[in-house]
Amino acid sequence: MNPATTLQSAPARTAPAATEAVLTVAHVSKAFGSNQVLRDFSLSLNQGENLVVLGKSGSGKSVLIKCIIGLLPVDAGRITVLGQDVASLDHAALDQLRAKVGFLFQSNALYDSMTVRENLLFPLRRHWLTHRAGEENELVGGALEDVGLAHTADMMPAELSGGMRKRIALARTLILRPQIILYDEPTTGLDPVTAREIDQLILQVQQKYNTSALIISHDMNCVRLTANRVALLVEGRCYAEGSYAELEQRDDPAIHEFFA
Ligand SMILES: Nc1ncnc2c1ncn2[C@@H]1O[C@H](COP(=O)(O)OP(=O)(O)OP(=O)(O)O)[C@@H](O)[C@H]1O
Repeated sequence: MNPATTLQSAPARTAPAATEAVLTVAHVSKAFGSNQVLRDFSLSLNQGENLVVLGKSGSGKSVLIKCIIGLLPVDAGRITVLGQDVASLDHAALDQLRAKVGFLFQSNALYDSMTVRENLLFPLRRHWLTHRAGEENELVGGALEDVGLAHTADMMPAELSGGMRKRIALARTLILRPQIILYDEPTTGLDPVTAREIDQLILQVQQKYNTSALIISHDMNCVRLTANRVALLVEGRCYAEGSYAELEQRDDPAIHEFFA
């Protein structure tokens, strides 16, 4: 089933009007021993926008995401998510913040021994968001409808294709109604047709829920189709930022090689 048939009208690629930052990374540095991965890296994600961070393999994109969600401490600089300084949060506060920030893992991280329904209920229970059975069914049904897979609630992950697993993982993120979604290489490992369906879904989620998204990708079709803005991570720094079209036209060879 094509998700484009379930949520009507694919959104236009126009940048949202609001410019309030929901996430800021200010002058962040992070090293592992002598491997300086992030160097004075700065970036901000605005309300309602899809911002893609583009970087070569090993450039530090995953490290950046881990710093944002507080899984890795930064050496210097400051990360603020929804107005909260991540480094200052204790375990409980970080957990509460993570309920507002959806994270779509590259691996999808579904529990293979649980049905789709149980996978979707897991984050609600994990964050102590208890509901009556009827409400739970409604939430699961709604999240599955959002991703075009309403019929899969009783299926096991092993029965699903790679694209379907990705969409179920997104539904599990959506069930908490996150204000920000972090997508880690959402189209990696998918065939081109399925990858474009996931791109459409990312756009549809942005339009329907007005979520802000930080998307890590090196799939240039995904970047072109989903990004309102693109930031290039080169040698640990935010080397350049702009729309896909703006960056594509730059003469700078360090930028051009991404678009070649
Ligand atoms: N926990 C860690 N301990 C030591 N080094 C690490 C750790 N995590 C990441 N690194 C190093 O940080 C650098 C950046 O890794 P990262 O996984 O962020 O790259 P990436 O841009 O996400 O790459 P890819 O696109 O291939 O996934 C690499 O040199 C990696 O070896």
